[in-house]
Amino acid sequence: MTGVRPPGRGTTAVVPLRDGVSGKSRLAAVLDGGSRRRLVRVLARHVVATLLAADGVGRVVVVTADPVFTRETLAGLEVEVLEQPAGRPGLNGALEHAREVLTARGPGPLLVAHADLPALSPADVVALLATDAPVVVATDRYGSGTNLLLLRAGDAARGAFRFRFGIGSLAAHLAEAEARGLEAVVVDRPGTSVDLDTADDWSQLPDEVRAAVGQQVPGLL
Ligand SMILES: Nc1nc2c(ncn2[C@@H]2O[C@H](COP(=O)(O)OP(=O)(O)OP(=O)(O)O)[C@@H](O)[C@H]2O)c(=O)[nH]1
Ligand SMILES: C=C(OP(=O)(O)O)C(=O)O
Repeated sequence: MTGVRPPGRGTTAVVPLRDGVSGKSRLAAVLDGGSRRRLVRVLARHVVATLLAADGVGRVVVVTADPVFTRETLAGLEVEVLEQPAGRPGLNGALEHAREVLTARGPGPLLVAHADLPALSPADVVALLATDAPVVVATDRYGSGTNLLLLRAGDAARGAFRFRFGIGSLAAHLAEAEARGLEAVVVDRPGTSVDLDTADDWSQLPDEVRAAVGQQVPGLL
C-alpha cells in the first residue's frame, strides 16, 4: 500500500482481518450481508486509525486472507497489508505468519489488536504500551477473551509464545506466558474491552460510539 511508514522505532501493531464476506457472522440475525461488510470496514478503519494516532506505535501491519478487500477497506491509511497463506488458516495462523515475517525483518515489540474494537482510543493504546511487562493482555468484557496482546519479550521468547486466540484465550495466554517464564499483566479498560460481535456488545457501547458507528452502518441505529 502506498504511504507505508518505514520500519523504525516503536511497537509494530498487527491487526488480523478476515475476508470481506464471512466476518461478523454473529450479527447475521440483525444485519444483512452488505451492512455486516460495511461494519467490518468501519471498525477496521477505526482501529487502524487509532493505532496510527497512538504515540509509541511505529507501524501498522494488517494480516488478511483477502488483500483486495483489505486494501480497499483501508485506502488512505498508512498500513502494510500482509497476505495470509492458505497453509496458515484461522486467526492464530494469520498471526503466526505475520510474526514470522516481521521477526525476519528485525527485533521489536508486537502489539496484536483485533479489528473490531469500536471504543478503542489512542490513550488506551498508550496505556497498554506503558505497562511494564513482557506480556500484556487486554481482555474482553467477560474477562475471558483477548482483544489486544502485547509481546515485548525478547525475540526468542516472543517467537516461541503460541497465539491461542479463541474461546478462553485470556487464561490460555496467561498459561502460555507462565509456561515460558514470562510475567504477564492483564489490562481491562472500557476502550479495550468491547469487541463488537453481538447485539448485546452493541448495547454496551457508550452513546457517542454508537452514534459514530451507527451513522455509517445502516440497520445499527
Ligand atoms: N486474518 C484473519 N483474521 C481473522 C480470522 N478470523 C478472525 N479474524 C480477525 O480476528 C479478529 C477477531 O475476530 P472474531 O471476533 O473472532 O471474528 P469476526 O469475524 O469479527 O466475527 P464472527 O464471525 O462473529 O466470529 C477480527 O479482527 C477478525 O477480522 C482469520 O481467519 N484470518
Ligand atoms: C478471538 C477471540 O474472541 P472473539 O472471537 O470474541 O473476538 C478471543 O477472545 O481470543
